[in-house]
Amino acid sequence: MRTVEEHRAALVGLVSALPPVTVPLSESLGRVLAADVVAAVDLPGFDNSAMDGYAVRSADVVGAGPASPVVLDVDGDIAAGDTRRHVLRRGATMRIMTGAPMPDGADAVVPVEQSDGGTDRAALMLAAEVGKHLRRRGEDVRSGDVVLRAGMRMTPGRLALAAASNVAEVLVAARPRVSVVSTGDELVGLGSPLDHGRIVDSNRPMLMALVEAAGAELVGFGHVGDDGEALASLLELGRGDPDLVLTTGGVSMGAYDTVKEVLSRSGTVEFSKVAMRPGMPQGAGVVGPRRTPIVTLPGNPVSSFVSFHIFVVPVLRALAGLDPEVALVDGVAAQGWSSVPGKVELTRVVLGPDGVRPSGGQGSHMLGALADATHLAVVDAATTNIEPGDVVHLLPLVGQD
Ligand SMILES: Nc1nc2c(c(=O)[nH]1)N[C@H]1C(S)=C(S)[C@@H](COP(=O)(O)OP(=O)(O)OC[C@H]3O[C@@H](n4cnc5c(N)ncnc54)[C@H](O)[C@@H]3O)O[C@H]1N2
Ligand code: MOO
Repeated sequence: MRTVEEHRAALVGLVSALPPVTVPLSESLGRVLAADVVAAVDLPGFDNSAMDGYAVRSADVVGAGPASPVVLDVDGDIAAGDTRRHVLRRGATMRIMTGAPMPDGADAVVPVEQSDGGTDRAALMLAAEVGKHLRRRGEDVRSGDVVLRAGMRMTPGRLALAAASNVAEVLVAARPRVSVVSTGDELVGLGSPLDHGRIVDSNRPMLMALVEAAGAELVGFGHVGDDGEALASLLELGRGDPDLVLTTGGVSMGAYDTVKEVLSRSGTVEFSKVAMRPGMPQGAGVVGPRRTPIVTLPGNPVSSFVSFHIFVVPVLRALAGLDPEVALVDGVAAQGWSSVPGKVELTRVVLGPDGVRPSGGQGSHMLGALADATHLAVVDAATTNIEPGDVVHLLPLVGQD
C-alpha cells in the first residue's frame, strides 16, 4: 500500500508546469499572479487636496479662528482634473476641491466648513498648519514599488491597487484545462426520475464545481456506463484537449469496475491502494495519443471529494507552476473523535469559534456532513484518538478558503 505522500508525488510527477499568461487586469480576478506587480506611478500622483475648501499658504492663516478670521482674496477655482499649473500668490487663496492638484506655494487646505464660503474674498477660520488636509505625492505608493507579490490570488482590493498603479496587464499562472468523466450504469442525470437502484450522478457536478473553484478551466465532461468500449473511446478522444482528465468510479474490486479494467490494459495507468480513509483505491497515469495525464478517483462521493483535495489540487497547482503543497492550518479540537490506525484519516470538520468538531456522519457515502464542513482534518496514520484540546492540522476545503 502506498502512502499519501508517495501517491501525491507520483501524480505531481505526471505533469509539467504550463507557461504563465498575460491577461488584462479586468480579467485577472481570482487568478494567481505569476510575477510581482510593480507600480508604474506614484500614489497619489501629485500633491492634492483631501477636502473641498481653500488652498492656502499656512503662513497666511496663522492665528485664524472663529473669533479671528483671516480674510484673503480668492484667486480662482481648482477642480479635480484641472491640469493647469497654478501658483498661489502670497496673501491670497484659491478654492480647491477634493482630489484637485495643489497650486505651487500652497501647503495646507482650510475646509469650506471653516470659512464663510466666499468666492471673491473669503474669511478663513482655521489656522491650518503645513500639510493640513493635504495628500502628498507618493505617500501611499512609490513608482517602482512592488505592490503585489507573485503567488498572490487577485482579489477586488488587489485589483484596485494594480489599477490605481496604472498596471493594465498582469502575468498570471495558467488555468489548467480539465475534463471530468463519471462512470457507472447506476447513474442518472440530475433532475431525471429515479428508478429503484438508480442514483443521481452527483460526483460529476461536484468535480466540475471543484475544478472551477480550484481555479482550473473545465473543458469537457461526460458520463459513460460500465461499457468498456464506450469508456475507452471517450478517453481516447481527450475532448477539448485537456491538460488533465479526471474520472470517478470503477476503480476498486467489483466485477463491473470498468475504469480499472480498461485502463489497466492500456499499460499506462497504474492502480494502487493508498493508506488513507476515505479514498483508498486510486489510479493515475497517462491516456490517449497525447499522453494526457489522468487521475481516476474512487466512486464513493466522499472518497472522490477528499481525493480531489489530497491529490488533484496538488496536480492542478503543479500544472499552474505553483508549489503543489497547500499549507495546513492548525486548529484545536473542541471534542474528541477516533481515527483508523495505519491510515491517514481525512475527517470532515467544522472550524467554529470554540474549535474543531467533526461535521456529521463520516461514511464515504455520506454527503450530509458537507453542508457545514469547512476543512478536512488530516489525522496521521499513527494517531487513533483525537482528544479535546489536541492541536489538529486542517486543510481548507476548496472554494471555502
Ligand atoms: N471488495 C471490495 N470492495 C470495495 C473496496 C475494496 O477494497 N474491496 N473498496 C471500497 C472502497 S474503499 C471504495 S472508495 C469504493 C470505490 O469504488 P469504485 O471507485 O469502484 O466506485 P464504484 O464502485 O463505481 O462506486 C462506489 C459507490 O459510489 C457511488 N458512485 C459512483 N459514482 C458516482 C457518482 N458519479 N455520483 C454519485 N455516486 C456515485 C456508487 O453508486 C457506489 O455506491 O469501493 C469499495 N468497495
Ligand atoms: O476508501 Mo473508500 O474511499 O473508504 O470509501
